[in-house]
Amino acid sequence: MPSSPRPLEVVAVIPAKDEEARIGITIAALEQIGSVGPVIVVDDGSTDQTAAVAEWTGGVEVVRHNRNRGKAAAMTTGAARAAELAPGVPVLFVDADLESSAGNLGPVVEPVLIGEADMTIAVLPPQRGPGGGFGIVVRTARDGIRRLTGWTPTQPLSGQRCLSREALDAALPLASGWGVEVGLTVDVLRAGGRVLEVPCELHHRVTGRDLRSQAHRARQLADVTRALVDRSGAKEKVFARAGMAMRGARGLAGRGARGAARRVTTAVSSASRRLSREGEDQRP
Ligand SMILES: O=c1ccn([C@@H]2O[C@H](COP(=O)(O)OP(=O)(O)O[C@H]3O[C@H](CO)[C@@H](O)[C@H](O)[C@H]3O)[C@@H](O)[C@H]2O)c(=O)[nH]1
Ligand SMILES: O=C(O)[C@H](O)COP(=O)(O)O
Repeated sequence: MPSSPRPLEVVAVIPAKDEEARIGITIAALEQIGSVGPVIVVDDGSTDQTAAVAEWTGGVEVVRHNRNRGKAAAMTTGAARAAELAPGVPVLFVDADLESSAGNLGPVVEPVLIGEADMTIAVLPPQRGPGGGFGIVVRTARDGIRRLTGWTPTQPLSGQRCLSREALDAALPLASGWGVEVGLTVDVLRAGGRVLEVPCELHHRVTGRDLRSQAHRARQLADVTRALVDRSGAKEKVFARAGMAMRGARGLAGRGARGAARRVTTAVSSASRRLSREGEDQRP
């Protein structure tokens, strides 16, 4: 992966949705890291005072989505603004809910600044509160990344990442929604980037056990699966099978089983259209 002259600092991008209670502390904590330059908060259609609190805290640029578009879209907006503000400079993605622990992100930045890694991923210690997951999303993401790249991440969903601009550009357009981390890892590795996991003393709001939390996990699982499928060539196989089935059905129609064949053809082509629409919807 080509690299430009060594930068001295990174741009921090904070995707934030309804984080009024945490965003101020997270921003203030980032000020403790000397190598963090501009800070961009992307308010992803919050319904609370996230943007106002960020502006009031000061020292940041706030970009707003007027409706909620998901974490990956907020990261994409932040990455685009970072490229305008500080071209060629690495980007540090920081979740808004890290609060004071965001001040510990220095070790995640360092390897990218000294050219030792193209992307670093923070590995978090056991969290203060108990999580309510079953490990399904994490296992799916970890196994999928290993299958596609041969590399096994410890915490495949960790969103605290620093990327050289070249590595970030290699992963654009980002995978959508909660598939963004899996997409970043696979795309950067496939582009020949060096990915490094860095233990880091970070704490965030853990996802609990209630219904809302499990619904969040279901969305994570769907997005992670989609990011993996998009990168595995499986979709192409589905299209190829749909095409084969259509040709088979046309053959049947030629041999007289017209009604049945027409129904099969219609079903297959509408499934194929739906798949292709889904593919287009993912492109930003
Ligand atoms: O529509 C949304 C939802 C969330 N966020 C922000 O994204 C970050 C992460 O969201 P969070 O609710 O904390 O998600 P978790 O499930 O707790 O996050 C874990 O899993 C995610 C991947 O599924 C990673 O992105 C996170 O880094 C990782 O901590 C936070 O800053 C949110 O404010 C948005 O910008 N837009
Ligand atoms: O709580 C978590 O760690 C994430 O939501 C992932 O859930 P999981 O434990 O089901 O993989």
